[in-house]
Amino acid sequence: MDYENKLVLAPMVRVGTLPFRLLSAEYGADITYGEEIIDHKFLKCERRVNDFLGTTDFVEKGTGDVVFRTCPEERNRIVFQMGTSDSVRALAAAELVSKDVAAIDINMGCPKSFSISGGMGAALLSKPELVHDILTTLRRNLDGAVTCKIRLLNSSHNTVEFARRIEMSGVSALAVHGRRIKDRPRDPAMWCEIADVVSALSIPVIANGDVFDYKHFERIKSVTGATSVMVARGALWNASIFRAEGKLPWEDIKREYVRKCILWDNDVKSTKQTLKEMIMHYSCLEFEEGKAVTKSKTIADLANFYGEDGYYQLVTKSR
Ligand SMILES: Cc1cc2nc3c(=O)[nH]c(=O)nc-3n(C[C@H](O)[C@H](O)[C@H](O)COP(=O)(O)O)c2cc1C
Repeated sequence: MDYENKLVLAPMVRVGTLPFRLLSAEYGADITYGEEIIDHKFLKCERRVNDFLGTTDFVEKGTGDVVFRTCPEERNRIVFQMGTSDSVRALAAAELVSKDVAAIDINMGCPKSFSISGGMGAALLSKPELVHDILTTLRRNLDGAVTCKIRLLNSSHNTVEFARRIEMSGVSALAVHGRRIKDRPRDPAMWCEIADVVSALSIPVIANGDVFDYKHFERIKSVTGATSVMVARGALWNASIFRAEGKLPWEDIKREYVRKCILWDNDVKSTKQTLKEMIMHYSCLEFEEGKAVTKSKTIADLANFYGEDGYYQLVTKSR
């Protein structure tokens, strides 16, 4: 996979499922990350070809839940992001999916307590030997690209040292979220500390943090020197951020998202969560739309609320 000069959809739990990834790609995202999936959970899944939808599904044995769904259209740009704290488990999980995706990424930035307490996410920032073990194990045993996504460490010097060690493990690219573990999303991303990493490494660096408009892509590239840019909230709030011609109205994007969720039979919990995140940004969950989304139990309920009954009937009858 080529990581030079790319616009990248960031990994986002509950948001980054197939419909949102396809939507972002339609508007211009070159690389689209899936939501983080924990290795333990993925190892309970089996790969199934879904002929009705034309997708490849990874289904949890026992519950029947679709944990990861992809399709051939996104094969060359989809990055499967994993949460792990162990190289053997990481490899076993990656081997299940590696033929269906363009790259495997390890999350080393999640500051949530469930990640840290499991030794995953940002806990890996203080375990360079383990990080080296995980990344070299994946690199040696997989054909596709292996990457990781980090946060800033407690000083720029330490981030650069850590990033250098990651580079030595042979990864294809490194995404750097310009915040420290203790920072909140409202704290400004420190682009200048991403710049320090870019100047110390030879592999492509993907700069991440506080890109909310198309013109910010060029701005963060010129401040950091990074070749590629990753965007999370800016895309969640309006996936057409990737359009060079400018954003489309949010209401239109939301409707298109709902239609794609119908088409790809997206999990209702993820669909609701993504819609709620959008609504919270533009409005309030206490208003009519927020309440209707909250009380929806199925994709059919959401289709009904958004006036997409006809489309829902058309799609489901043809399956
Ligand atoms: C709803 C949401 C879910 C996220 N889930 C993940 C995730 O699964 N894996 C990950 O590495 N980062 C995750 N992040 C962090 C983003 O990928 C990104 O690093 C962070 O939001 C900073 O980018 P931004 O300023 O463009 O939002 C998530 C962020 C948001 C807003």
